[in-house]
Amino acid sequence: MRTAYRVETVRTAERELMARLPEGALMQRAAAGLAAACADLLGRVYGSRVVLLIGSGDNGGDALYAGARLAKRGAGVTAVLLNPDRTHPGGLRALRRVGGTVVPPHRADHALQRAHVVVDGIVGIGGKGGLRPDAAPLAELAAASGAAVVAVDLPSGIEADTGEVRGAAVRADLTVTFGTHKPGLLIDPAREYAGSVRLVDIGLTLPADPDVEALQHADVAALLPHPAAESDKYRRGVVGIAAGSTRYPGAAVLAVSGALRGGAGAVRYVGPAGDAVIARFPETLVSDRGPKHAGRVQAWVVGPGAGDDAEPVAEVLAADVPVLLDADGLRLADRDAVRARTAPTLMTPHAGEAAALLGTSREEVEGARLTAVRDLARSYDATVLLKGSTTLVSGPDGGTVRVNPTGTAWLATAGSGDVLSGLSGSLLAAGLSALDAGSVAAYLHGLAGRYAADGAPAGAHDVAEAIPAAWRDIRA
Ligand SMILES: NC(=O)C1=CN([C@@H]2O[C@H](COP(=O)(O)OP(=O)(O)OC[C@H]3O[C@@H](n4cnc5c(N)ncnc54)[C@H](O)[C@@H]3O)[C@@H](O)[C@H]2O)[C@@H](O)CC1
Ligand SMILES: [K+]
Repeated sequence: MRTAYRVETVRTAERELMARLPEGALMQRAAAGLAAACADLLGRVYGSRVVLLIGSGDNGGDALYAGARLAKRGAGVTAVLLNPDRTHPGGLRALRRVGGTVVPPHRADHALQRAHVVVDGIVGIGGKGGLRPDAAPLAELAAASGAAVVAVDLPSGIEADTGEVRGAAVRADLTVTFGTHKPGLLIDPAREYAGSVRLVDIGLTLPADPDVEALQHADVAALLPHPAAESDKYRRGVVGIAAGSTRYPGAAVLAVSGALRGGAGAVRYVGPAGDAVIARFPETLVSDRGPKHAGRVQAWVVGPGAGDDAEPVAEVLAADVPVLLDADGLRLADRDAVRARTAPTLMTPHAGEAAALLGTSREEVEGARLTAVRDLARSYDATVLLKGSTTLVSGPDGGTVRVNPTGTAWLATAGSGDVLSGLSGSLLAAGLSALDAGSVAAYLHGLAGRYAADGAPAGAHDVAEAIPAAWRDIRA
């Protein structure tokens, strides 16, 4: 599991640790890790040129001490001081002692153009809002320089706790972060500014529940349903799919295609697209009567391509089994009916659908994904999976939010969400909690999307067909 903690928690853990260590020890650990990462990037330190962008806090201190370590190994190191009077004094002394030079911001351009590596120590977890006007031009010069940009702790200008980017920010190729990931390093749009992320252990003791976590292969492997010897289809779970319409029969087919690969023992389809479903997947149990009249079902998926009929949505919400609401199902679901449910509800909107439910704009949701997913989960007292560049899954209780690490831009293709809804519903029927079902489905779906695309465009049905390969790889 990859975990991330918000700034307040990091600060508390740092204070506790600092009280037990000699002064400055923590910063030396950070600087040593940072210098090692820069050295790896440079390949050969001796004779290389490094430029440090230095703000007025400890983030700048880390960069200065790391710069001193590189200078000791023969790098030419130049520090650009944004605020010479408020620069970390110990760090500056250390750099000067080993021959590092210092320039003001208006003379940074020349040094930056010749740099191999630029180290962004403008601001770390002490920052708020985008870069200030004096710092923003340095970020632009760093980007234009062609040098590799290494961010200290996080790219300056991003919001560490939320992943929002509210103004100018540094774009890094590598971020060297200390003690723990910060939520912003895992969530778009900020994640894109971080480049690849290297975590340096500085010995922090952190609480058991992170703010954000990302499942890894081993976590998903442990959660995947596994049929026991005595399993029959009911024990493995029957998933009901109420989706598709005469206008959109394909949505039903795709939702069923996802459900068949999600571990449920059987897939029951109800709705007007039964012929299309049976033609493609003869193993489906099909009925054209409403969900109320369907046989035994352990979880329902309602909504993909379903049109304007609110009746199946209301029927499904009245059932005492887990329910997944997607697409039209989200629009047609009565919020009070969702809130009144005792069995789990999983909602799977994309940003546009989430915006409509929250009464805000798509841009606002995309810019503040963590806030949006938490708000929606709280408002519906349900688990919410917010699809998109970084898919997030939040329970209703404000606990740890899962971020999916396997997403790919190739998944932004018509019908891909229908496959995800069927897959998630199947995992719900197999007995996973809403949080696990959503995050395991997103993980498998993302991996399947990568396999299906393999560098070229792929359709949603290709993604569904690649799910078994993703499943096998995770299990391997
Ligand atoms: N506290 C600790 O024990 C450790 C802290 N470390 C480093 O210290 C950092 C935190 O240091 P600080 O608390 O001094 O804070 P920062 O260095 O992150 O930032 C504070 C300074 O940045 C300025 N600033 C704030 N917002 C800004 C903006 N939008 N644009 C430009 N400047 C802005 C402020 O005026 C302030 O002087 C961490 O990110 C990490 O790099 C590491 O050395 C590890 C140990
Ligand atoms: K930084």
